[in-house]
Amino acid sequence: MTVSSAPGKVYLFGEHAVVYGEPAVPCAIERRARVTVEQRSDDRLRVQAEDLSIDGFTVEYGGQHDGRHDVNVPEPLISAAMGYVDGAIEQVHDVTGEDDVGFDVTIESDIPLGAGLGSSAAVVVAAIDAATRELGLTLETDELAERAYRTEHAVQEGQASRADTFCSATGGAVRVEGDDCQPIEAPELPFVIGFDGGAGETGELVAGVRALREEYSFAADTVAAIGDVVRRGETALQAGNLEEVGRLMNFNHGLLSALGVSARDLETMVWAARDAGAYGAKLTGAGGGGCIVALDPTPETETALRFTPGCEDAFRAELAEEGVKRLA
Ligand SMILES: Nc1ncnc2c1ncn2[C@@H]1O[C@H](COP(=O)(O)OP(=O)(O)O)[C@@H](O)[C@H]1O
Ligand SMILES: C[C@@](O)(CCOP(=O)(O)O)CC(=O)O
Ligand SMILES: [Mg+2]
Repeated sequence: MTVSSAPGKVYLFGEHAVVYGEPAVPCAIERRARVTVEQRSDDRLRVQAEDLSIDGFTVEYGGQHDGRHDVNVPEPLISAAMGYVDGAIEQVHDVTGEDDVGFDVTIESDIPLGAGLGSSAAVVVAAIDAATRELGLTLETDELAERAYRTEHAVQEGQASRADTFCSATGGAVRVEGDDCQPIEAPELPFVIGFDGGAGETGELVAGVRALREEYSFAADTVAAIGDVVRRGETALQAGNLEEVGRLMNFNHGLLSALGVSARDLETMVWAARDAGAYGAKLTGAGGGGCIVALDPTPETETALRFTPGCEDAFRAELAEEGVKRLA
C-alpha cells in the first residue's frame, strides 16, 4: 500500500490567460488530496472516492465504460472523476512500462471540487506519485508534474496549462509561462478564501474564453492585458508590496469578469472582501462559481464573508511549502 498527498492552489494572478502562453502565479495551499494505492492481482481498476459526493462512491472497471458504482451519484460526475483517475493510471502504465497492472485507488480530499482550488491537479499528482511508487519507481518532481499535466491536458480536451499540476507537485508559489515552470520567492501572503458552495466546469469555461478570443480582437487583447497585470504583479510580489499586489488582483478580476468567467456569487464575495478592507480580491481558477481569494492580514474579510449571502464557507489558507508528500 502506498500513500501520497498533494496540495490544492489559489491563483494570485493569471488563470485562463496562462492557457495562451501568458505567465501566471499560482500558490499551493494547505488543503490536500490524499490518494492510497494498492496493486491488484488482476488488471482491473477499483476507485473509491470518499469525498466526491456526501456519500462517496466506489466504481470498479476493467475498461473505460463498464463502470459499476455502489451509490446513486450522477453519471457525469462519475465519468469526470474517472477521466482524471483513468488518465493518471495511463501515465503510470506508460512511465513504468507495466501496462497490465490493476490498482485499488482510494481518494480522500479536503479540496472542494470544481471550485478553482485545483482539486483535479491534486488528485492526479497524488495518484501518479502513489501508483508509480507502488510499482517501485519514484518520479522526480518535474517528471511527476509533466505526467500530471498530460493527464489534465487530455481530460480538458487539449486545453490546459502546466500551472495547476506544477504548483501541486512542487508546492510554494510558482511562476508558469508556457512550458517554463519555476518556483518563486514570495512574501508572507495572508490568503482568505470565500466559497459559494458551487462549481464551474473547467473545460467549458476554458472553451468559452477561447471562443471569445477568436471572435473579438479585444477579447484577445484582454487576455494579453492579464499577462501585463501578472508581470507587474510579480514585481510587486518581489518588493513585498501587498497593497500593489491587491490592486493588481482587483484589476485581474475585472479582466476575468470581462471574459465572462465570473458569476453573481463570486462578484458578491469579491466586493464583500474589498469592503471589509482586503488588499484585493479576485476569483481563483476557472470561475463560473466556486471560490474567490482575498489578501487580508486582519480577521475582517473572513468575518465579512461569513455574513455574506451566497458565501457558504470562508477560511484562511496557509501557503503549502511542500508539494507532493510521500506518506507511506
Ligand atoms: N476527491 C475527489 N475524488 C475524485 N475525483 C476528484 C476529487 N476531487 C476532484 N476530482 C476530480 O476533479 C474534477 C474537478 O476538477 P476541475 O473541474 O478542474 O476543478 P478544480 O480543479 O478547480 O477543483 C472533479 O469533477 C473530479 O473529476
Ligand atoms: C482556467 C485555468 O487556467 C485554471 C483552472 O483551474 P481550476 O481547475 O479551476 O482549479 C485552466 C488551466 O490553466 O489549465
Ligand atoms: Mg482543475
